[in-house]
Amino acid sequence: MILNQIAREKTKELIILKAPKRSLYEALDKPGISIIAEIKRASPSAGTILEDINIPLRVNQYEIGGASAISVVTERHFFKGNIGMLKEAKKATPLPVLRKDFIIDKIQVYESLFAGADALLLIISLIEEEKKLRDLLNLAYELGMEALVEVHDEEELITALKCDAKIIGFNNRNLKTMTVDVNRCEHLMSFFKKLDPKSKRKVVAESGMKTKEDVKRLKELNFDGLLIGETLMRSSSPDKTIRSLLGGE
Ligand SMILES: O=P(O)(O)OC[C@@H](O)[C@@H](O)c1c[nH]c2ccccc12
Repeated sequence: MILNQIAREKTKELIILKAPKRSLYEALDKPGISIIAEIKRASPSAGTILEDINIPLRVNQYEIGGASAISVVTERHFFKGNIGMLKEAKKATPLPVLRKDFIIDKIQVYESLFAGADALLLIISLIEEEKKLRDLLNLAYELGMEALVEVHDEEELITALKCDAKIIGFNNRNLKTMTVDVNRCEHLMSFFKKLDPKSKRKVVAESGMKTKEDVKRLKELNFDGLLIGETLMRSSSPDKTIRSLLGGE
């Protein structure tokens, strides 16, 4: 009977929704550098990258290659994403799933939870007010999720530390100009080490990483994780690409 089938499907969805969250922090806590592999259809700087994606297959390839977590860009108008992509990714993997969008309101935090996100992105240059960042961060924690707090300059980094962000992303891309400066991460890391020398926080480098030399350099700077999108989306064998970025063949 169709109603029985519907009920079975619903039960599966609810199990995922109500299950304890998978920890991005823990995924970044293991020895060596962790890769957060991203699913991104398009971006304002790159245009369309890959429109037709088999999400379960790609997530699987990311996993086989050795990714520690999955990021899904769900923004609709500029990145051609949608929240359904996140649900699909979550069903296809045991890894933590990060929702990458432009979150400015509490309702989007609930929306992320309902889609199955384990963590969400909070961009300081977008949120601007410290109190608002705190509120969004606290709501995510209350609901059992984690947050990757994205900064791109010293001032934003200070705000992230004041709000006690546990996972901080240094974005090489300036979202106001869309330009990438791969030295930004390096620069912010040296500032961070002075501000918080015995840090338990996890630090992730974001954007513009292409080669294993890039990965090696960031590993030497003590980054816990790297968020890589375009390079993996343009690869027809992302599993091999991840493996080679991590230094294997
Ligand atoms: O595709 P790249 O250059 O590897 O970058 C990935 C990720 O850092 C980038 O997609 C990103 C960083 N911050 C964002 C905020 C919203 C959307 C996307 C992003």
